[in-house]
Amino acid sequence: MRTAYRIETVRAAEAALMAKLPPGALMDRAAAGLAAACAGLLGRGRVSGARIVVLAGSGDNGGDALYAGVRLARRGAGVTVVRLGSRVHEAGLAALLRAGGRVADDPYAALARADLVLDGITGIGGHGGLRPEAVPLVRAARESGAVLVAVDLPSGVAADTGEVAGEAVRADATVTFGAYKPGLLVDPAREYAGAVRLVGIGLELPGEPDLEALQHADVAGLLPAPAAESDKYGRGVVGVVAGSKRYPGAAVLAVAGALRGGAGAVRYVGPARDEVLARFPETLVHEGPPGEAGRVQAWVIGPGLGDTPGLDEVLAAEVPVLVDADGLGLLDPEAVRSRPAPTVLTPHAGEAAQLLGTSRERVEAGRLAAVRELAARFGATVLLKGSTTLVAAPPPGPGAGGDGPASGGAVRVNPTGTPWLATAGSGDVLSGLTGSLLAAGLAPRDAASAGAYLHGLAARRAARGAPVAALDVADALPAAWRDVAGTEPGD
Ligand SMILES: NC(=O)C1=CN([C@@H]2O[C@H](COP(=O)(O)OP(=O)(O)OC[C@H]3O[C@@H](n4cnc5c(N)ncnc54)[C@H](OP(=O)(O)O)[C@@H]3O)[C@@H](O)[C@H]2O)[C@@H](O)CC1
Ligand SMILES: Nc1ncnc2c1ncn2[C@@H]1O[C@H](COP(=O)(O)OP(=O)(O)O)[C@@H](O)[C@H]1O
Ligand SMILES: [K+]
Repeated sequence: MRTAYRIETVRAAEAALMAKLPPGALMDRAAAGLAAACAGLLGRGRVSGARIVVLAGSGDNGGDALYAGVRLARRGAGVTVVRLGSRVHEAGLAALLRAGGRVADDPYAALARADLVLDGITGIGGHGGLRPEAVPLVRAARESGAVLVAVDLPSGVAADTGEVAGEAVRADATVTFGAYKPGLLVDPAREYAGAVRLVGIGLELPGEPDLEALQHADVAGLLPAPAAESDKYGRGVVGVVAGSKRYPGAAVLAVAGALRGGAGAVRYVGPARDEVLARFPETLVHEGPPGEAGRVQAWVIGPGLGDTPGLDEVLAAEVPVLVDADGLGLLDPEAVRSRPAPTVLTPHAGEAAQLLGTSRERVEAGRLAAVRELAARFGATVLLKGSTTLVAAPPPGPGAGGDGPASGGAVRVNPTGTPWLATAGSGDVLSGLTGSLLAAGLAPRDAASAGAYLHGLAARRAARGAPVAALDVADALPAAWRDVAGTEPGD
């Protein structure tokens, strides 16, 4: 599990640790890790003679960069400092000058020649985007061809939210200290961070992070596996209400996802029965209303549905329900909040914007805030699709909607996504897959995050650097599952 903590928590852990250590010890640890990472980026034997520019802001972020500069200068690098801001970390600057570094006479000339630039303008103490005086320098650093390394965070991005207001550093790599910050894992800020490396400095952090990203082992622990005595009903039946005369394909894709999600059977309800059976003869089909379809352990409703009725009936069921796509447009928050069983909503940014009464751009710019707000408003687990898919559980409240601890628990960010997934119908596969995991008995937050994880991995496997269609993603799900679960085709 990769975890991220917001500034307030990092600062509290830092204060507790600093009280036990001699002054400067933490900055020293940070600078040592940063210098080692820079040496690695420069390449073996390339530190001596390397031209390094330190962009030093007025706080401790600049201090870290200056002390890393000291270590690199001692190894023979030529280190030049460009001061930004009203102050500079005086002790760090003095140490660098003693180690042979110097202050740039012509910052632009220094940047043009640089092999590596350290962005020590702001870290967790920064507010808003880059200040105007920093913008041309950061652009010159970007255009110089030097490796641009952000110290703790790319300056100009918001650590807690991943928002980017105005200009920010676009780094090749970020070396962050003590803990990942949410902004390093959530877009748009994540895009600015490049490859992120965590340097441990000994912080003791609370058990519950603000954000977490599952990894293979975590997902492997969640996936259902049939026992020797399992039967299809024991493994769970997922009901899929999807498709319409106009969009029969959405039903086929949702069923394709559901068949690969671990439930023992998939029941399809809707007008695309022929299309579904033609492709997946193993599907149980039903043409009447969902309430008469027979027992299911979870429902998926929405993909390609148009205004086909059925939502009220499905929401009244005492089993988990996943609502996607067209189903979301018809949702009443109170009807969801008062459900007797959990609900999972899977909007993309446009649908989330409609549900929140805001614009798509605002949702994209503030994804963490949007997913938390939706989970609280609907008392539902919300999977916000997009370039860094997020899953938030609802805060505890009346009804059975919540499965997370107080405040809904950590938001999960999916690390496996790929832009190749931005193809029509791939969301339908995800909703079927996640619904199937719900039917197999996973808790809503686990079903949604394991679903997103497998879906992203399947897309990567299917794409391997070339365009994919949604059915390719569904077809690659078993291979993704094997990857994660560590099982072999013969198992
Ligand atoms: N936490 C930890 O465990 C450890 C933390 N460590 C390090 O400390 C860093 C935090 O240091 P910090 O608190 O001094 O804040 P920091 O990010 O340097 O910014 C401060 C100053 O920047 C300015 N400023 C603000 N906005 C700005 C803008 N948009 N554009 C330009 N300037 C702007 C503003 O000053 P002003 O110019 O307004 O006077 C503000 O006071 C942290 O990220 C990590 O690197 C490690 O050493 C070890 C362990
Ligand atoms: N830029 C991106 N990077 C990674 N994943 C993306 C990106 N854009 C879209 N996706 C993923 O692609 C899928 C698209 O789903 P959706 O928008 O519902 O499409 P559709 O309705 O056509 O099925 C989602 O899983 C989403 O997370
Ligand atoms: K920085």
